[in-house]
Amino acid sequence: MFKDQISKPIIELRSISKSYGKLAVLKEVDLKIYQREVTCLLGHSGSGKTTLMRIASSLARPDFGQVIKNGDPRFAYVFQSPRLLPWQTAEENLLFVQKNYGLSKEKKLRDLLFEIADLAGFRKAFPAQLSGGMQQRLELIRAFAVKPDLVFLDEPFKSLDLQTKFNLRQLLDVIQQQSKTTLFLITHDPEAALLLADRIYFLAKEQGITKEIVINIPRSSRKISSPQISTYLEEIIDEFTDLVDQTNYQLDNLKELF
Ligand SMILES: Nc1ncnc2c1ncn2[C@@H]1O[C@H](COP(=O)(O)OP(=O)(O)OP(=O)(O)O)[C@@H](O)[C@H]1O
Repeated sequence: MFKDQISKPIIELRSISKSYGKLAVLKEVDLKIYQREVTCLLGHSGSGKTTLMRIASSLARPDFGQVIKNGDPRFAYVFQSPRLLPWQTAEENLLFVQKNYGLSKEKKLRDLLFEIADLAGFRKAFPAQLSGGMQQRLELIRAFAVKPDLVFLDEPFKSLDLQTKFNLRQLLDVIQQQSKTTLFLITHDPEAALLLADRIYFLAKEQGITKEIVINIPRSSRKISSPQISTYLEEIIDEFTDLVDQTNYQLDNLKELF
């Protein structure tokens, strides 16, 4: 594909397998994260998405398989609940991570990030003085404050109300469009994946990647109601439905018990 030719993988996972004791979670998973792309990972609960992300980002090791990195990329993380330092102000939280990379003099970057996230008036506030949505926005800009090559986001929109989710998704979109930072996003939300992703992978427990969708529509002109996006949405729903079908026998057992 043309896109694949101009962009090269920043991370490539080859035949990754991982078990926890007797529980085989990942089985021969192949996946590529391309530079400057937004890659989304979808899959049912317990399919091993977080495990795969931890392996891709070197937080965990696979039992078998290879993780091939292009150079020495700088990683940043965004988790579903903010992991801010409660005893530091919003600005100190950014400074803290910047210091690790000798970036504490990057005030202009901090100014811009606070501005974009609509948090300019809260730089001196402590996390407990911010709402949940504001904390999540702070967590997001903290990841970008270190000028990362790749940001791993593990369900950053989970447990957020609709408006907050929408704002956060837009914020992520704006920062990524401007910085062209590579993103790897785990989400349960097909709508978020369709509006943000260049590439979507489906992970099924013990089956590896069962589907890969490349979305060749510019992000700025995507609308969830447009016919092209609806077609992709149908593909996603079909994939999820297949996964649910596999559990039907359990439902039959349940019926017998009632
Ligand atoms: N450290 C661990 N020790 C033992 N089992 C684990 C560990 N981490 C994950 N598991 C198990 O591995 C399986 C996959 O977990 P993982 O969190 O990777 O899935 P997931 O797709 O991210 O799930 P969800 O969407 O529900 O967050 C689960 O059955 C989980 O209980």
